[in-house]
Amino acid sequence: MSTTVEFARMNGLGNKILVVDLRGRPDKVTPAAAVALNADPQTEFDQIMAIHDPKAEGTDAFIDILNSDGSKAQACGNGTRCVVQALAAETGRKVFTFQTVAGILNAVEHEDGTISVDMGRPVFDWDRIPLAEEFHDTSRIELQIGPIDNPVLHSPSAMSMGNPHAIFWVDRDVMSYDLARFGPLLENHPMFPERANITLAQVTSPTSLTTRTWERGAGLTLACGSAACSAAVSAARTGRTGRKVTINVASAKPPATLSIEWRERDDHVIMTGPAEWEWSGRLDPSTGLWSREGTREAEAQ
Ligand SMILES: N[C@H](CCC[C@H](N)C(=O)O)C(=O)O
Repeated sequence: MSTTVEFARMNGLGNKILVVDLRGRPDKVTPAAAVALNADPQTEFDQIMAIHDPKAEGTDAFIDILNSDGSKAQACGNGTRCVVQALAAETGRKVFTFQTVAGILNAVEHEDGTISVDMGRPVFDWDRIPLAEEFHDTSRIELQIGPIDNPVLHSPSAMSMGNPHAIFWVDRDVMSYDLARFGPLLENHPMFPERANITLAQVTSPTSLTTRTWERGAGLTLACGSAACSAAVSAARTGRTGRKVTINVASAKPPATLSIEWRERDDHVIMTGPAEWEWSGRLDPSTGLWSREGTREAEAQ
C-alpha cells in the first residue's frame, strides 16, 4: 500500500476543503495529519472530506469529515458539494449517494455546474441537538452573551442538521459583530455538550437571509453550508421567511449565495450552490506530509 493518496484542494464559497481519496484502503486521515495539514498555510483548511469505499448497499462512498482541529464533524454541506464535483469530474456521473456518520446524503450535479445536496431532515429535539437543558421549544432557547441587561446576542434558534447549530438573529450587519470574540465562548458554552456551530443571521426579505458563521472545530470560516441550511430552516420555523430562501454568505469570497429549500412534502433540506477545484496533490493520511501533483516529495520524506 502506497504511503500517499491523492487529494484535491477545493472550496465551497470559500469554505476551505481538502478532498482526500482513501478508496481501496483500510486506513483513515488521522487527527494528527489534519492538524499538521492545517498548520501549513498552503494546505490550511476548514474541513477534510475523506472518501472511503462504500459501507452500505446503494451508496457510492462513505465520507469521513474532519475539522481543522482534528475533531470529527457529522455534516458538511460545502464539502459535500466539493466531493460531488470531484467524483463527477472523475466518472462523468451526475448523481451520487453518500453515507456519513449522520446518515445518507443524495446529491446531483446540474447542467450549469451547480450542485444540490439533500441534507436530510432537521432535528429539533433538545436532547438530539444536543443541548444540556430540556427545552420544549428549541426555536428560541435561553442563552445570551454580553451585559445581562443589554445582551449583544441572545435567544438563538437551536437545531441539528446532522451537526449542532445555534442561529442568533440580528438586525444589523452580521459583519459588525465581533464573532471572533464571541464565537469561541458560544461554541464551547455549557449549553452545548458536543459544542456547536454558531451563526449570525439577518433576515433581509421574506426570501433572503445574510449569514456569518463561527464553526465548531474550525473557527471563523468564509462559509458554512450546514449553517446556511440551519439558518434557512430556523427562519421558516420561526415565521421569519418562507421555506425557500437565498442565503447571502457574508464572508464568502467572492460574494456568493446558496439556495436552500426546506421541502414541505418530505421535510428534507435541499442546498444548492457551487464548488471549485483549486489544485491537486498527494498526501500521507497518517502524517499529513504532502506534495503537489507531479512531485514525489511526500513519498521521499
Ligand atoms: N463547513 C461545513 C460545516 C462543518 C461543520 C463542522 N464545523 C462541525 O459541525 O463540527 C459545511 O459547509 O456545512
